[in-house]
Amino acid sequence: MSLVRAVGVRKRFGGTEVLRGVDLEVAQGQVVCLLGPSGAGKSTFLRCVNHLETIDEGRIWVDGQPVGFVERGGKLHELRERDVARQRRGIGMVFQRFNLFPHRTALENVVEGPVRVLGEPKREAAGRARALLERVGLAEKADAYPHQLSGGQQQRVAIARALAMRPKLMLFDEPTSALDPELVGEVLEVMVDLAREGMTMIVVTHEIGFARQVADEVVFLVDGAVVESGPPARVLENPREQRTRQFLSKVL
Ligand SMILES: Nc1ncnc2c1ncn2[C@@H]1O[C@H](COP(=O)(O)OP(=O)(O)OP(=O)(O)O)[C@@H](O)[C@H]1O
Repeated sequence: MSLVRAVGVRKRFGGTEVLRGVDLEVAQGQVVCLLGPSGAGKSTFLRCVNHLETIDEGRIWVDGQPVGFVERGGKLHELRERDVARQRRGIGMVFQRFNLFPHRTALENVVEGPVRVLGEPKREAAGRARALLERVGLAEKADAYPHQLSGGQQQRVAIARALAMRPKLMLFDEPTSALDPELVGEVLEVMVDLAREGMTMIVVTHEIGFARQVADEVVFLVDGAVVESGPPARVLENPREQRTRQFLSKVL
């Protein structure tokens, strides 16, 4: 079953159309890597899936629910803010810049969502948060503040924080682009583990090696449209489209 299905997604900013009819499908447990040149619309697409942008045309469903809408009596009604928050809860997002709360420790960053949003008892949430920090290799850093952590460690806290909300879908928007090269591997390792555990993921990345190793499908977005998609072994080794070949020749 598809966990994410996008059909004919169009998005304009002012007079410029940055998504021009994007179709995309992600099955439960699959990893899809979204590749393409700067300005292609990759972040915008992720933001549309996660309610951070509204789309002008087309539709996105996550877990059978139309994003931003509720189906009642065979008709779609726009969601109220409260219900948007509920729909978003099932989606974890990790950004290029880790976006941690600067005055809270790693543990407090991870505990915050489950306590405040999910209403979990503090003690239970703290126990789970410690386990999640351990899972991303940061058990020793629970009491450190973001400024005391490296970029790679901060990003791993951000991943733990997203996982604490028990998401059924994880969106990654260039999670390693802001990191020093020697810290990229430790974040990718956590993402590889997540993929192996069966997490459904859409990953915007320029890490072709990650896409080759982990993706079930690679989708190339150029100028707001999908130009080519398929299994990494085929698309990365033997691209059919000239625009895909051009892009790959620059990043490989
Ligand atoms: N809030 C906004 N207002 C106006 N234009 C925007 C906005 N957000 C994005 N854009 C424009 O939409 C286009 C697509 O941007 P987007 O960030 O989605 O591309 P991208 O493929 O993720 O690029 P990159 O790899 O550089 O992050 C760009 O031309 C960008 O300038």
